[in-house]
Amino acid sequence: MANESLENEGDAVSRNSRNTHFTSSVDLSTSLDSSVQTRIFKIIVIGDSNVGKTCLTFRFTGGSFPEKTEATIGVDFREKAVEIEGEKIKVQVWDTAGQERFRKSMVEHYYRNVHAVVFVYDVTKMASFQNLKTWIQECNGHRVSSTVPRVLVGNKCDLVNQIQVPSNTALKFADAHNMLLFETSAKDPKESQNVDSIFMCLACRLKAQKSLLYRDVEREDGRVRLSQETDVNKSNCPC
Ligand SMILES: Nc1nc2c(ncn2[C@@H]2O[C@H](COP(=O)(O)OP(=O)(O)OP(=O)(O)O)[C@@H](O)[C@H]2O)c(=O)[nH]1
Repeated sequence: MANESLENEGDAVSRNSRNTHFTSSVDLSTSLDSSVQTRIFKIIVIGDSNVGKTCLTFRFTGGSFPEKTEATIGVDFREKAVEIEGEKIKVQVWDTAGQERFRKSMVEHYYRNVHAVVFVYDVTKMASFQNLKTWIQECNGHRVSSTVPRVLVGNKCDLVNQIQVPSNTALKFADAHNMLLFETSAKDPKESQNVDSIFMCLACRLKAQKSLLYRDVEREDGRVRLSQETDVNKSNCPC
């Protein structure tokens, strides 16, 4: 895992998250091909334990809902190769632990050189929504620039009879924090495209930003070294 000091330039987000269409392909390989210049976007997923962070990242990277999950310890990485406007990009999703005891020593790593942040709450657990303030504080406390794109995800919408967090309450919160809101379900296969949209929307936004072209990938003493070149792309992303 390579972490280099790259700064993002983000801009304000707007609400237009649904009905977006992207082409993508699954690629779980984590190797880097030194002959190919590939941009890598690091996206972290944070929120209370049990809100469904692991399931959402599985749905996006593997296209399925895991039968059984266990509490994440530290961090899990998943990757998906996607194509946006003809450019191949690696979306690297960091699925972080929600339980304090499993995340303590890793927190610095989560936030280091992050390109975008996904905050998740469980629509059937008001406490997980109320705790978002704490997650945002933690994120801000780790010097994550306010220009780094952030989105809010209300998960478990399939549990329609148990919903505790009304959409308009979540929408107000998202607006107040300049985030897009996605309400979805990692479990419901019909929501699969909406889950993809969360990450693809961020990838589109990041593609439109500069300073993220990784090149000259070299392996030195078993470690991957990355350098950076400025690139300004215009994206047609509807977000
Ligand atoms: N009904 C329903 N259950 C879900 C959904 N997403 C996740 N779950 C369930 O919620 C539980 C927790 O899911 P995880 O993805 O492991 O939660 P997490 O946020 O990664 O938890 P930590 O690793 O402890 O931080 C599991 O039993 C999942 O099956 C969903 O969209 N709908």
